[in-house]
Amino acid sequence: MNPSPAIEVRDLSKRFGDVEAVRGVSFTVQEGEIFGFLGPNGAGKTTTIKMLCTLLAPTSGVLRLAGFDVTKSPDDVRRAIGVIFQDPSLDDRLTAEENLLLHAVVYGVPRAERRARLDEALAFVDLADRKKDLVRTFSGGMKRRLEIARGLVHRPRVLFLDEPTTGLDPQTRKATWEVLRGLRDRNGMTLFLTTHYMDEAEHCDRIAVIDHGRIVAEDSPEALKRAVGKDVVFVRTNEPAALCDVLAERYGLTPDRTEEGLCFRVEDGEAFVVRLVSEARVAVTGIAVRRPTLDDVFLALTGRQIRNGNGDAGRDRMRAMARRR
Ligand SMILES: Nc1ncnc2c1ncn2[C@@H]1O[C@H](COP(=O)(O)OP(=O)(O)OP(=O)(O)O)[C@@H](O)[C@H]1O
Repeated sequence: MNPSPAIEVRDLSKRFGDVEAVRGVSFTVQEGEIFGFLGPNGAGKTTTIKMLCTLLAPTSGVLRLAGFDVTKSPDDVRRAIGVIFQDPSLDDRLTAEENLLLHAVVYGVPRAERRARLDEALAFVDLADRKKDLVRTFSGGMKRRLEIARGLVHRPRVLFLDEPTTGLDPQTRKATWEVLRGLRDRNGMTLFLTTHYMDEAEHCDRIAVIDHGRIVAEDSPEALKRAVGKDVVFVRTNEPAALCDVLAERYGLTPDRTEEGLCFRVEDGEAFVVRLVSEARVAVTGIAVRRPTLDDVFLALTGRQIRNGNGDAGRDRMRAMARRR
């Protein structure tokens, strides 16, 4: 039994001159959790991760990783963590096996164990049969899997992943997630990751949202969505001005005009639209109701869409949903 949490952060702050990048952040990640760290650009995610990984000294606060104090025992912390950053750092003039071997040597994996560790890590990401191939012959997805394998060679207890699936096609993203879930389910590894894909954030056991250097929410995806509460309703009509008046006067709602029609949020959207259609003397040509998504949670908490690209993806999903309905 190891009673210490995988990550413990208390009142963590980081200042760069006048910029307060991280302002009194606290959270705990338990062993074996997949923890998502989300926030808009410039929110303080990278700064926090760098402090957790011993790459940046905190201005103040307490940071414990696998039971070790990050500032007092950085070497123990480095041995306990694996880090997979966004920028590819494989040497593509070497083979898959050579890349991993280099890492094993740097991390002091005993010589007698190296071969077995390499084979285990490569098998885990399904690259065992490519171990003798040069990395430059690998696809983007294979390189990403190899980076994950490399992060596993020294058997870290906590793996940090900065946007592990950015730039990968949907199929490869799915395969990468299967590998990540396998690490948690089979090895009990703790994963701490950032992502800009809200559908992927759904895979996390818990999520912390950081904005302007502060944690603004921390809970499971389900609980966060419940907290946003209201359903999102889209109503199409050929008389939008008249319907706007009805919604405002009768129900106290201020709808937004969107490409999908008038949009507003209400509790129990389905019951509401039944009432609306029977009560409003305005012809309604289409209706869509959807439960809050993590995109809505993010928007409600930070006032921003997580990233423009993702906002478009969210809108596309909504359009598809509206079309289906
Ligand atoms: N070395 C530095 N010197 C000065 N300011 C910095 C430095 N590093 C980060 N900052 C500032 O700290 C704030 C937080 O930056 P950080 O990189 O942690 O955000 P982020 O949430 O990771 O953003 P992104 O999603 O864009 O990567 C920003 O205002 C950034 O400009």
